[in-house]
Amino acid sequence: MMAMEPPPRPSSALFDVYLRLRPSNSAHLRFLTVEERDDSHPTHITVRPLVNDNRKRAVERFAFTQVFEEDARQMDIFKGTGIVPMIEGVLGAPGHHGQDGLLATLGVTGSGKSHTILGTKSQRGLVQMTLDVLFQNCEEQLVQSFYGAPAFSSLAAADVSEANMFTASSYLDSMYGDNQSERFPSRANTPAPDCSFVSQGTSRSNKIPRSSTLPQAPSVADIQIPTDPTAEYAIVVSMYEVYNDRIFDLLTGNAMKSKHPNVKRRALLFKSTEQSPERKVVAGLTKIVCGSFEESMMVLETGLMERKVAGTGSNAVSSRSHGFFCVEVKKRDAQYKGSWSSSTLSIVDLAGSERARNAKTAGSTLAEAGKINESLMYLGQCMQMRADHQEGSKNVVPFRQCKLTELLFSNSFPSSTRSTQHIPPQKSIMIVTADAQGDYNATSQILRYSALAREVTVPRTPSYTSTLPTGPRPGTACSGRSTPSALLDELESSAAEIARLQQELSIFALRLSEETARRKAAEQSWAAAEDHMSTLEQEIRDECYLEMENAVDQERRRWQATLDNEQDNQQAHLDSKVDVVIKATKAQMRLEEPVKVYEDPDPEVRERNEELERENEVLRAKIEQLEREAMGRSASPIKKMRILKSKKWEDPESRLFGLDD
Ligand SMILES: Nc1ncnc2c1ncn2[C@@H]1O[C@H](COP(=O)(O)OP(=O)(O)OP(=O)(O)O)[C@@H](O)[C@H]1O
Repeated sequence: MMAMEPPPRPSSALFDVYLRLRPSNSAHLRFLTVEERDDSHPTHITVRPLVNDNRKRAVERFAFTQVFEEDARQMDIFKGTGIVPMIEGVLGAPGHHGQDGLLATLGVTGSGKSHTILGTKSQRGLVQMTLDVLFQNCEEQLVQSFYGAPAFSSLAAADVSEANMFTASSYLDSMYGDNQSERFPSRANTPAPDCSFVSQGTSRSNKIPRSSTLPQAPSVADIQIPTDPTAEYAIVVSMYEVYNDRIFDLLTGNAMKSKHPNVKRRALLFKSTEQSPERKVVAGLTKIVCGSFEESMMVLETGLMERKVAGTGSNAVSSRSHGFFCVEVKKRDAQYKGSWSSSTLSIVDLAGSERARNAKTAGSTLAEAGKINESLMYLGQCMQMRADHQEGSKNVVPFRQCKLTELLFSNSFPSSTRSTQHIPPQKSIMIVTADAQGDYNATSQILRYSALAREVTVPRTPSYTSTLPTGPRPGTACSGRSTPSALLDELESSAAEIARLQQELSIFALRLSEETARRKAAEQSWAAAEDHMSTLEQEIRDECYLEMENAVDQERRRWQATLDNEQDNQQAHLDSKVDVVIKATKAQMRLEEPVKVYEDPDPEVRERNEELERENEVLRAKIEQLEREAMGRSASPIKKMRILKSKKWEDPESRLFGLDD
């Protein structure tokens, strides 16, 4: 095996890559060994396929900037991975802009990414230590910012990302009320009991925790970094997550304020803004200006509450999203004030890659896993290209394939535009976490694309020559076709050829397994896309159905209204006709009265007439009474007619009234 020196990090390389091994609680055999070096820290590891692996895979050797063994503590990682110089870069040299920094953790689910970044109940993570170092060193030079202060207004006005900016005290008061922020006005020195706001699984109704309950170890009091003595600073914290390839603000407080934990969240865009036409930014984020380390801790804890975590078979509390914790350091001349320059340190807790089979995921969680694996596959491609880039190829890093890589890599390259030329490209550190006794396939796949260099060898095959008998074999010499030494030579060259072919074969087998893994990831994302499409189709169908139903309902109501109108018109028409008939009948009856006087002088007839007239009088009185009754019930003329008719049948006398059909 050839010696492989750790590659010096060329200026074109995107990351320094560190490997952190976690103490394993698995009973499996270790498949990874760290190569010890006498002179300095270990930089190489060897990954051997498991003994019971029947696929005869090659042994792989990987190089990293540095390898941290299982006993490495949080402080070893903080001091050993170049985070401190990165913070120094973000603060900027006197009179110069700061340099953006990116620190990300990558690894299989459960390998210790969140442990490294966010710590535990008793140990701080890299985020907390970074914030502590920043505040500890800049506290004297922090600008006073409260609502109405000119500094706060100028900070808000200088922000190029259309952010909603708050001071920490007003933000925390709006989240927890009762001037809770006054509970942490200064740096706390109280030793911490073993609990954390986040890890306690605090319910949404909980009050803000005391800062003394958060872990205080390891202390960073001994870490001194130089600041620009001519500058004043402001430290602005924001947090977001990339979930299913969409960006969500983690400081909106929706999860804290809403009674419904599944409240619908609005995705943010990564775009150019009016004030930042050349550099894309996450637009519309909530940004909090923090005046002390304790305030920044409370903001961090508030954001972590909102981060989506879902239990899977692989890890009880697994990060199902890529979490971004951003600390912006704003800087301006302390004497002449002037404009604020800004540089950002982003600390990223990437979601873990996992195999659906291992994680026992299903339904939406499987779709999440598909999205996570897809984004990590694109990240792998970018890192692979980076490695090729290093080797002199002109490959362009394809970082625009998904939100995650766009957010990670957009600021990694020197800008070509004049206005942003003075901004140096970001410095990036990747910490790969691994369990040497965990999932061999998933871990070796991540190591393959994240390592700075890789070398493939096959286990040494036993030499055929060493097992060959030295004397002539019976029958061989007598064959006359070949001498024993010629046969030996032939055998040796065949053995060498076999060894070469075996080596090639295992390299091909390795490539095949890589391709198979890629194909599986692609298939998974394809399946997730199909799932998404069928959900979309169902949603569209439901929408169309609802729209159609509404349209039909509207049409039915319109038609009913027309019909009612028509019936009313007909009724009115009939009513008016009946009125005319009644009036005509009454007039007729009134006309008939005088005729009776002169009609028949015959006494018998006269008597009869008089009798009839009396009867008529009685009937008219009855009719009038009935009409009054009918009017009293406000009946329509048609109803009046019906009443009259029914009266007629009840009272035989009414038959004399001339309204028979
Ligand atoms: N270096 C370590 N020392 C001690 N415990 C560790 C270490 N790394 C991880 N662990 C423990 O292993 C468990 C899983 O770790 P962690 O949650 O950090 O994994 P992860 O990679 O972030 O997983 P996921 O991607 O699913 O979120 C936790 O209980 C954590 O405390």
